[in-house]
Amino acid sequence: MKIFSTLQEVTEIFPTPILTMGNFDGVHFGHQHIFRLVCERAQHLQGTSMVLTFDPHPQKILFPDREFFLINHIEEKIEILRQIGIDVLVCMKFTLAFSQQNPKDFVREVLVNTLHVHEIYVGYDSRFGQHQQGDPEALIRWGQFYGFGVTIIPPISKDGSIVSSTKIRQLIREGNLEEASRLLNRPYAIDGRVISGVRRGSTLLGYPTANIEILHELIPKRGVYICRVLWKTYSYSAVVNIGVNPTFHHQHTSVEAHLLDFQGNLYGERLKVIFLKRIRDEISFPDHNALAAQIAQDVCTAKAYFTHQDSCST
Ligand SMILES: Cc1cc2nc3c(=O)[nH]c(=O)nc-3n(C[C@H](O)[C@H](O)[C@H](O)COP(=O)(O)O)c2cc1C
Ligand SMILES: Nc1ncnc2c1ncn2[C@@H]1O[C@H](COP(=O)(O)OP(=O)(O)O)[C@@H](O)[C@H]1O
Repeated sequence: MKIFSTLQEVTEIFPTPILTMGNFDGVHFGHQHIFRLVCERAQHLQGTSMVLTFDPHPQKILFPDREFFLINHIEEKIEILRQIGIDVLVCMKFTLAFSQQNPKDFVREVLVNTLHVHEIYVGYDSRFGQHQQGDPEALIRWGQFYGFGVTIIPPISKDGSIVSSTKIRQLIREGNLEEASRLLNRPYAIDGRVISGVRRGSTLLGYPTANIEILHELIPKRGVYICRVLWKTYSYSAVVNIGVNPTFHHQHTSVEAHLLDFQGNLYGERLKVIFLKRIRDEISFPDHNALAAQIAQDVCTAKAYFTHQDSCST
C-alpha cells in the first residue's frame, strides 16, 4: 500500500482510481464492506483502490472541548487498511480552514485535479465541506459534471442493527466487548509497552501483572476481562484488570495483564491485548488475601472459557 500523508505528495497519476473517503474510525464491519466493494471494482477495471481519510479526526478540530475517544489511532487504521488490500491511502490533514472549504472546490481540486478519480463510493450519510453542504446528492451532480461515477452505499446492518463507530465506542466504554467485536468484525485490542508497577503482583499476591502503558484513547470500562495477549510470535490466555486497584487505594487507571502459563521478564516489551469477555467489576477487597483468592477464581473462569472455545472449534 502506498501512503501519502499530505495531498501535495500525490504527484503521480494512478490508473483508474476507485476511491472511498471518510474517517473510518474503527474500520468496522460497515467500512470493511465499502472497502471490499472498492477493491473488487478496482480489480475488475484493473484500476487502483484508493482511500482518502482525514487526520486528526474532524471532531477533534471542530469540537475540541467535547469528550471524544478514537477507536483506532492512525497507525492501527493504516495497518488494517494494508491488510484489507487497499492500493493507495491518502491522509489529509484536517484543519479548520479545510472544514470551511467550499465543497465544490474540494471536489474540483482534490478529487478531480489531484486524485483524478474514476469512481467514488461513499456512505449514505457522508458529508464534507463548509456547512456540510457536500452530501451524496451533490456528489452525484458534481460527478455528472466532471465525469466520475458515484455509488452511494446504504447503511450496513449486522444482526438487525446499523453498524456505526459511535455505537462501537459506546459498547467498549460500557464493557460490552463481545457486541463491539461483532460490529467491528474483529475483537477490540490495545497495544503498548510493559511498564513498572509497584511490584505487588508477584510479591504480595502471587499474580504478577504486566502493566501496559496506556496510549489508546478508548479504554474499556473498569473491570476484569478474559483476553488473549500477543507477544512477539506467542499468544497467551490472560486475565486483565482495568482500574484503579481500589484495594490499595491507587489514583491512576492501569491496564494490567496476568498471562496464564507464563514466567519471565516482560518489562519494556510490546504487548497486544485482545479483549474477549468482561467477567466482573473491579472491587475493593478487605485485604490482599481476599483479592488473591478472587484472582484465582478469575483464572479458573478464563480457563473454562478457553476450554469451551476449544471444544466448540474442534
Ligand atoms: C485478574 C485480576 C483481577 C483484579 N481484580 C482487582 C480487584 O477487583 N480489585 C483491586 O483492587 N485490584 C484488582 N486487581 C489488581 C491488583 O490490585 C494489582 O494487580 C496488584 O495491586 C498488583 O499491582 P502491581 O502490578 O502494580 O504490582 C486485579 C488484577 C488481576 C490480574
Ligand atoms: N505470568 C505473568 N504475567 C505477567 N507478567 C509476568 C508474568 N510472569 C512474570 N511476569 C513479569 O513480572 C512483571 C510484573 O510483576 P509485578 O510484581 O506485578 O510488577 P509490577 O508491579 O512492576 O507490574 C511483568 O511486567 C513481567 O515482566
